[in-house]
Amino acid sequence: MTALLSSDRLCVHLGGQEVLHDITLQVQPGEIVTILGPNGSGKSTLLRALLGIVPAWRGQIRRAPGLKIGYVPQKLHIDRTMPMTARRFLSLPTRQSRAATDAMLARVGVPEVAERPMTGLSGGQFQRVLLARALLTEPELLVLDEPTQGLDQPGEAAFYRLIEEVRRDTGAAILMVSHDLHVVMSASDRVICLNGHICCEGTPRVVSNAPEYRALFGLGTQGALALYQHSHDHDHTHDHGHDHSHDHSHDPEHNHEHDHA
Ligand SMILES: Nc1ncnc2c1ncn2[C@@H]1O[C@H](COP(=O)(O)OP(=O)(O)OP(=O)(O)O)[C@@H](O)[C@H]1O
Repeated sequence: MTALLSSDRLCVHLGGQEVLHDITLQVQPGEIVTILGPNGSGKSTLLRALLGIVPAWRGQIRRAPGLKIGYVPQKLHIDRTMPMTARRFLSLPTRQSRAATDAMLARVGVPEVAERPMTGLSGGQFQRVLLARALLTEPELLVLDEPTQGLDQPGEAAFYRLIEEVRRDTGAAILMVSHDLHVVMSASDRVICLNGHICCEGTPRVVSNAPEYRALFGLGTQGALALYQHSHDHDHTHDHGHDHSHDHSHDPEHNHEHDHA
């Protein structure tokens, strides 16, 4: 399978420091990949480098030709002096029809906010509107930087369920960043544990048992992870069709163990 997005030995320097070292990864069509790591481990920088916002110091990044990416950044500043409704926000920068914005707000579960000012939305509503805006571009790859920031745990769980629905309905791959250890595991096919370099990667089960991961996050997380661990005894649809066969050619459980923690 051809990767939508990949990096090969990517290094990034910021402010004279090496922030990312030798990052080699791939995102395959229809995959949900989560980058997990402590504060300052380079998660946002990695997304920004993969998107071409931050330059690579060394190494290569490849995107599939014509790849459509929907990006939800970690922070989005809304000018409080310029009230803007959710509908208007969804029409920036590309104008959208009323029908399209209504349908998308309903799709992400907040049909009631169309005429409300963005500055008056709750954290969960705001995140869903950001997701709606990214989805309006019909991305093949959705890139989310800490999409559940500020949400309570039920809100987080609901958001990740929505992400799984988006993948199921559109076939989009999802690359997201989190420093949460809990709910995010349940929604991911693959987790990449980052601390300036890739410490370990694999299915949530593999990563949560990896010594590199445990060294970063401590042993006490295991109970919480077990609670939320996603059952992978079923198949996901990884393409736009309805064939539920799961291509495990990229399954890191079989071929992606890293040993340079
Ligand atoms: N523009 C910049 N100039 C210099 N250093 C930077 C710049 N942006 C980020 N850094 C540094 O790069 C490192 C990684 O930052 P990054 O924001 O990617 O981490 P993160 O894992 O996303 O953190 P968090 O979980 O806190 O959001 C940090 O040490 C940060 O201080």
